[in-house]
Amino acid sequence: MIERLAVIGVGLIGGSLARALRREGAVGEVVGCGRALANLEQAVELGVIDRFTQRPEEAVAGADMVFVAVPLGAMRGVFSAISDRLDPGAVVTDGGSVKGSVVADAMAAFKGIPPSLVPGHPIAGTECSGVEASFAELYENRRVILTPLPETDPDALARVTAMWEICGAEVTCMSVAHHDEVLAATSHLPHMLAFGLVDSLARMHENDEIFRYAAGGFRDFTRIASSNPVMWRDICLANREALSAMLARFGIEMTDLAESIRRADGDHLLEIFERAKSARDRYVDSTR
Ligand SMILES: NC(=O)C1=CN([C@@H]2O[C@H](COP(=O)(O)OP(=O)(O)OC[C@H]3O[C@@H](n4cnc5c(N)ncnc54)[C@H](O)[C@@H]3O)[C@@H](O)[C@H]2O)C=CC1
Ligand SMILES: O=C(O)C(=O)Cc1ccc(O)cc1
Repeated sequence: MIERLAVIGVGLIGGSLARALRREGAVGEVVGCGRALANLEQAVELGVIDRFTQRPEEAVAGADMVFVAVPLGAMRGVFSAISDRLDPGAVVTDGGSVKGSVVADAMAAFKGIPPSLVPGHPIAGTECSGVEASFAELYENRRVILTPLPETDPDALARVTAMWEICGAEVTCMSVAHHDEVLAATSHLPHMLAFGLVDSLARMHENDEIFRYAAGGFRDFTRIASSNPVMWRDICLANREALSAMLARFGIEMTDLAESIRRADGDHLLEIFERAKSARDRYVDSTR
């Protein structure tokens, strides 16, 4: 049971956590914090938070759990604001999509890694932003990755694990570096492909006429290109090493595919498509 939860960044991710914990009766009071007044007022109206402040240092007063769910570029500023204002028993965790940058931001702001810090990442989301887009079921049967550090207090880790399990999530722990490599492949690369494809088609055909002839496959493939541009700029900058390596590797694969098409190598194309189809079918089966 959390007595007072401070949610810094009451958007899709922070709002959904607050909603899920409230639904389960697992939290006493929820204090929201953000920059956009209208979003915070809406969060109170929707019953996602009890009250709000626009100052992170005020939001964490008396909180036993602090969840930071702002874009990655805003993490360091938030950590700096709260660094000497946390209650002695408070646990701090986050939902940022890249963990190396969050840990570096925390190191800089807290001047070392505080034992109460449990970096985390729910592998769940949508292309929509803001509290309006949040919903209590977001984390049900989804994974949450935690990347505890040698300094992390086991009790803080246990409290964050329990919090996510109450929301219906399955918690896995891994290293910061492994997290950032894996997510570069499974999340950041696909977002780059969707953004890149839509932008390139839109620029090729300026009046958007081409999109009229798009089928379901185009819509499925490009849903994530509607995601928040600021959030994705921050993810790219925060994970640029792993993502650059992934993009370079993927570029080679695309060149190979293009070459096979150019030289009409049907056997090689079939080999690629059959391997891809069976990998995706296995993946979909494993998520049923
Ligand atoms: N959208 C998604 O599907 C997922 C996002 N994430 C991560 O979760 C974090 C939050 O993302 P969303 O909830 O989607 O974004 P969002 O845009 O819905 O919410 C972010 C909130 O943070 C507030 N904010 C921005 N700068 C701030 C600052 N300096 N101080 C206080 N509040 C500030 C904004 O006003 C906004 O309400 C990001 O770090 C993102 O990488 C993680 C998993 C999935
Ligand atoms: O909209 C989708 O399908 C996503 O993939 C959402 C998402 C975005 C960022 C993350 O770090 C995790 C999940």
